[in-house]
Amino acid sequence: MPVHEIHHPLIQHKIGLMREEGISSKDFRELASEVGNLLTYEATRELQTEVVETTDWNGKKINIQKIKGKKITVVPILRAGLGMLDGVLRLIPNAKISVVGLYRDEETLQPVAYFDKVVKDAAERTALIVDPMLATGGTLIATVDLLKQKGCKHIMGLFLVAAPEGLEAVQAAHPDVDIYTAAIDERLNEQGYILPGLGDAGDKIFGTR
Ligand SMILES: O=P(O)(O)OC[C@H]1O[C@H](OP(=O)(O)OP(=O)(O)O)[C@H](O)[C@@H]1O
Ligand SMILES: O=c1cc[nH]c(=O)[nH]1
Ligand SMILES: [Mg+2]
Repeated sequence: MPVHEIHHPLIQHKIGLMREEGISSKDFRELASEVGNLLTYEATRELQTEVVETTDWNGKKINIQKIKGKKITVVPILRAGLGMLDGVLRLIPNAKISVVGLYRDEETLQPVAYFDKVVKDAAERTALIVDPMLATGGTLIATVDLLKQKGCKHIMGLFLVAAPEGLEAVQAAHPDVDIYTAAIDERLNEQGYILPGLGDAGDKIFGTR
């Protein structure tokens, strides 16, 4: 599983702001979307293009590059993944969206699935999972299990912050998934929160703190 920690200065700056105490939901949401946008730029670097003939402004035949094949389904994980979604879609506006709902049980830290609506042709698309936090890795592993059951063969994930413990668990379960993250932090605390982390990303995005 290739893990890409993106060291771009804009990403580092914005993640730093997200860590500050007392950040408003408005600012947190805007930054989640902006970092989601920048991570999408990095994660789509390897997409293949093909030459397509078209007519230019002058009536001349020219060749241009277009993204090849069936393209992408973006997979936001409810709730917090919605906070990054518009930033992702600004770069790939034609992507189909496959929504998956899971929450982490506070006691057991196990993911509990409550919704999924995956596009019919998911097997022919690259799946781009979007979630701010990769903590124990349980939520991501359950999401990849589901997408593979639906036939997905190429799966990537975008995360604002990832914990080493979660990356290791995902590596063991799904070594073929590409992870893009703005930061690999130090560790999980006893409640399964990432340190230093961002706190509860869903609560900050939706104002339910
Ligand atoms: O790697 P894990 O240990 O599984 O934890 C990560 C998950 O926890 C958070 O969601 P949460 O369960 O808080 O749901 P929410 O988005 O509704 O707040 C986060 O957005 C991930 O989906
Ligand atoms: O640190 C964490 C871990 C899981 N979910 C969050 O929102 N934050
Ligand atoms: Mg939450």
